[in-house]
Amino acid sequence: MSNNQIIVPLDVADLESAIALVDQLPQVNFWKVGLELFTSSGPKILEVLKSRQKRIFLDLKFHDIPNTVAGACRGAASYGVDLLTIHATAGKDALKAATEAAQEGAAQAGVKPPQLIAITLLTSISSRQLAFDLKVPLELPEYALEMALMAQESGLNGAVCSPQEVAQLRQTCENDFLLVCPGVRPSWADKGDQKRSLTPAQAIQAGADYLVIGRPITAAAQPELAWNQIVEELATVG
Ligand SMILES: O=C(O)c1cc(=O)[nH]c(=O)n1[C@@H]1O[C@H](COP(=O)(O)O)[C@@H](O)[C@H]1O
Repeated sequence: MSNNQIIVPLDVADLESAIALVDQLPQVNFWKVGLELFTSSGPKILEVLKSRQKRIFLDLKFHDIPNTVAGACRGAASYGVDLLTIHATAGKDALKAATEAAQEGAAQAGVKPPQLIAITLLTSISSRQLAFDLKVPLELPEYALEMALMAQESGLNGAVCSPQEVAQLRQTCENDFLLVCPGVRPSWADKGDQKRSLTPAQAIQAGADYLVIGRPITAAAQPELAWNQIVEELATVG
């Protein structure tokens, strides 16, 4: 387990707050830029992170028709980011179009292509909500697995799943399929809106390649201390 497997989201409202967080936690090497920050501040933060040699997960969770997601992925890939997200529920045609467009966008910009990963089912959704609100007739683990398999068949590099499904996805999708787990909560942290969590050590043991851990670190009274506690917990995992 390496500290580089922990991705911390910059879920803040503006560029200044994002830079302050990056400055406060110099030990973090992999940052996530998501909808809140990108919508308010655009791509400037990506330049800031690159100038500090940080890795970047651009989590814009695209979900649209094939032509539109392709255009968005072409643009996003031109920034030279490491990871990029799309919802698996956009469907096979959109996933394939997105994969090709991400490669094209990166090639045109002369940067390394991002690893395109699919959201299987948001970690804020419970089994009950999947059945009763979203009207999906499959059991939740089976549904998440089906979404991951569709992403793999469509040529994506990996999937985002909750730690509770990662062991099954790892077993079925094998080792070269990247598995990224948000919804990770140390035993001492609040779950908040996350419904399917496990601890950092449990998630890594179950087969996650990367953990996305936000508020337990960023909303802690002492973020550096919270980071250190998580790193110590993970050091116990072989
Ligand atoms: O794609 C993601 O990163 C993501 C997918 C998902 O299913 N659930 C999920 O929580 N996330 C993101 O992971 C982060 C979790 O943050 P915390 O709940 O604060 O640890 C947020 O930035 C979410 O946008």
